[in-house]
Amino acid sequence: MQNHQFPANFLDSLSNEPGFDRQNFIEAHQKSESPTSIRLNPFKKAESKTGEQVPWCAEGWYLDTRPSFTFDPLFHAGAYYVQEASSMFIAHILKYIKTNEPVNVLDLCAAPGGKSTLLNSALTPDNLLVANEIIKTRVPILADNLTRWGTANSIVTNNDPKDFGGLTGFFDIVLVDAPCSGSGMFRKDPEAMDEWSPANVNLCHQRQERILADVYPALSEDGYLIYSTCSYSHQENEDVLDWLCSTFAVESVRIPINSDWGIVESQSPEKKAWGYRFYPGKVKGEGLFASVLRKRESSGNLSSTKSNKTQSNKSDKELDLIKPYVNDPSAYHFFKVNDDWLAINKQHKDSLNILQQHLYIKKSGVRIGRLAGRDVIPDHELAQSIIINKDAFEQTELNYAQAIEYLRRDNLNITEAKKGWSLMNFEGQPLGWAKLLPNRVNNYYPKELRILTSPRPSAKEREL
Ligand SMILES: C[S@@+](CC[C@H](N)C(=O)[O-])C[C@H]1O[C@@H](n2cnc3c(N)ncnc32)[C@H](O)[C@@H]1O
Repeated sequence: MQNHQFPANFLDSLSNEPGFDRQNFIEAHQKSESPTSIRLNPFKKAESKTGEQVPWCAEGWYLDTRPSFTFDPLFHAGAYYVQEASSMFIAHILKYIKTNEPVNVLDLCAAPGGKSTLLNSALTPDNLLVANEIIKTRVPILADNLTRWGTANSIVTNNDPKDFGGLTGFFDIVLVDAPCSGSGMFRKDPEAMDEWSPANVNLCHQRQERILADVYPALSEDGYLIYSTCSYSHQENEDVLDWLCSTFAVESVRIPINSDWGIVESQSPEKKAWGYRFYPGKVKGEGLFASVLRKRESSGNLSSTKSNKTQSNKSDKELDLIKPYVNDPSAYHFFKVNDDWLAINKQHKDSLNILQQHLYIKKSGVRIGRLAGRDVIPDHELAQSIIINKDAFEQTELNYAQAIEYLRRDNLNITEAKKGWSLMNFEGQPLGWAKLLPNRVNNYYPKELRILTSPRPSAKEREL
């Protein structure tokens, strides 16, 4: 925070916020750094961690130092996601609202995908996750992060919240991690202070209500709405809860918390709806507000036309070539988008058809690859997925230096007797594909994902 000061009126505007301790808050911003934390991918299990666990999330861990994640191949393999600890509270909420019944889950404001990968971690394949992002340029990072996570039960869309209005009652859990004035990120990203003003808080409040009103019809009766922001301002938090409770038939859900965690439980002034406030200095994490409401009114019926598309015999023959690349192919619905074959957990076939009628789908399930004659050209998504049948391919284990070369999309000096498509693995985790030819190796790591920067020289190297 060195060159930044809190914006005028900011601290005063928080003086009546539940649990706000001005001195403690100032000190946390001036004297302590944002802790670094990661959340492990339960489907990849590449890392086992010891050290300090994030108290409200079994897969969340604090790191003692901030390594260069760009130069960790396991980061690119999707073994973990770098996420600030307070945000992981959504995992704790899910423990109280998710039953064994399969659910459709919507993450409405999803990019870059921190909470989508978190939601996905808690969902077995019979649950569907739709991760939506309104801003087109932010969709690729969301899709890439879900590709790294590797599951076949998620769909990425690029829509305005109002486009979900027609999906009446489709979702059992809707997370609105709303765009906000961002004060909760001031310690981590002091530049955010330059954007803050009471007028912007007001604008955010209006936009938050609009987003919630737009998506509300898509929530099922008895479904759960999780509302979160990274703002401390009551206009964006408790006031929004009061507005929701007075506009719709919803009831507030209280989430048990451990008093040692330092989370402040608040209640909205009018409707007494529960909220959970995170202040740096009180918790080991950044600013967050989270709350849960349950819908207690009917949502009406979803109307949709069933698509009767059947695959031709030609496609059946292609499928016979594609299926061996996936473990347990009977668990998946295979379908084609242009020339590419994709697979989604088969429980979601009808949902996919319905969603296609309402939304712009940017990614669904796992892209397996395309056929060139009788050969398959495997897709990067398949390499990073947890559904791949690795035995169907050659596998090349890379050492650290080779893994970085591969991720830079450099020429690889690998002398291998094996030929053909090979998974390029680091510590057993696939990073992507290469094609082994008699006298060279073609690097198929996606160009747009390659590492562009150089590692920072170590202290020792700087001295030389
Ligand atoms: C707080 S961020 C989401 C962070 C994300 N949930 C995560 O955990 O990685 C809010 C997101 O809402 C999106 N957004 C901005 N305006 C919006 C609007 N009017 N409707 C819906 N989403 C919007 C932003 O592009 C941004 O990606």
